[in-house]
Amino acid sequence: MLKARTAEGMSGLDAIVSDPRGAVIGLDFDGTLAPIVPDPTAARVHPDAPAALVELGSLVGTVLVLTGRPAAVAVEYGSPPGGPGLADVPGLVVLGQYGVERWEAGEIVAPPPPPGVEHARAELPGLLDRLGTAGVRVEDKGRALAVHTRRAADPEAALRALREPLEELARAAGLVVEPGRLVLELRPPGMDKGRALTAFLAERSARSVLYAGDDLGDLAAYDAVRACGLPGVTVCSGSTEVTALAERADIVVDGPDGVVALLRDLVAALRDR
Ligand SMILES: O=P(O)(O)OC[C@H]1O[C@H](O[C@H]2O[C@H](CO)[C@@H](O)[C@H](O)[C@H]2O)[C@H](O)[C@@H](O)[C@@H]1O
Repeated sequence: MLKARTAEGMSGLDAIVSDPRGAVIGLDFDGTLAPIVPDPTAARVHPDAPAALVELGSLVGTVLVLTGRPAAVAVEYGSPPGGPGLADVPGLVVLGQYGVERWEAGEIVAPPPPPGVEHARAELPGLLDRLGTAGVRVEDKGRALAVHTRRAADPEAALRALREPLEELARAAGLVVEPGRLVLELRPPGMDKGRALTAFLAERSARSVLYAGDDLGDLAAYDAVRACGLPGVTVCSGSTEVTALAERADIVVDGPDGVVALLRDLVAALRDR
């Protein structure tokens, strides 16, 4: 059953259900649509998420995936063999790399990577060697570099040890550090999920919004939901790793399983109206 624990969340849900064509349903990928796994290249969409999103996409204004992943990677990891996959969701838009890249109808629009990424890419292996960070892995995303500690012997300690040196490297390269679930990403400044969502809501002349996320980078999107002046619902895909979202969200569900259940409840409510 569709229910929020706040009055703002309830009025957001009411607005979505009474006028679904005006709604933007925004979802983060890792930790929200895809369960967290130790190897970032092994992440795949929850097996039941695409089918729920295909249905939802035919009922609401737009389904939006807003992710730190490159947009093409989110579509690939969201498309299991035999389908359906994210690419089958009617009207889907994927904003990747925190909103810098856009995938729509199979086409990608993306500016060239900023020059600082090349500098950081060259410096990073030496820096990690000097710090002796066994088990730390770098994910090269083209326009950003994600330094993952999940597979280190002590992931939290590795994250703490890396923070300052990576901040220094980011400063020297004209980049910023984006912290996340056992990851520190060196990425270009000037864009975040809040700015991306705000611009997208304006572009679509949205009349309501729901945004679901699990990680620190999603807090900016929560801010955007509240600042946009539309009826809006924030959903936390809950985990023990990050608690900051659960403290603020209108709805807290249990990880990607809970997100899929919520999407199904939303589809059912829209079909019943
Ligand atoms: O905005 P998102 O879709 O949530 O992407 C954020 C980052 O997620 C990925 O890392 C996280 O998921 C991995 C796979 O489950 C996990 O191993 C890692 O510990 C998590 O931090 C991804 O690898 C990054 O590129 C994304 O920016």
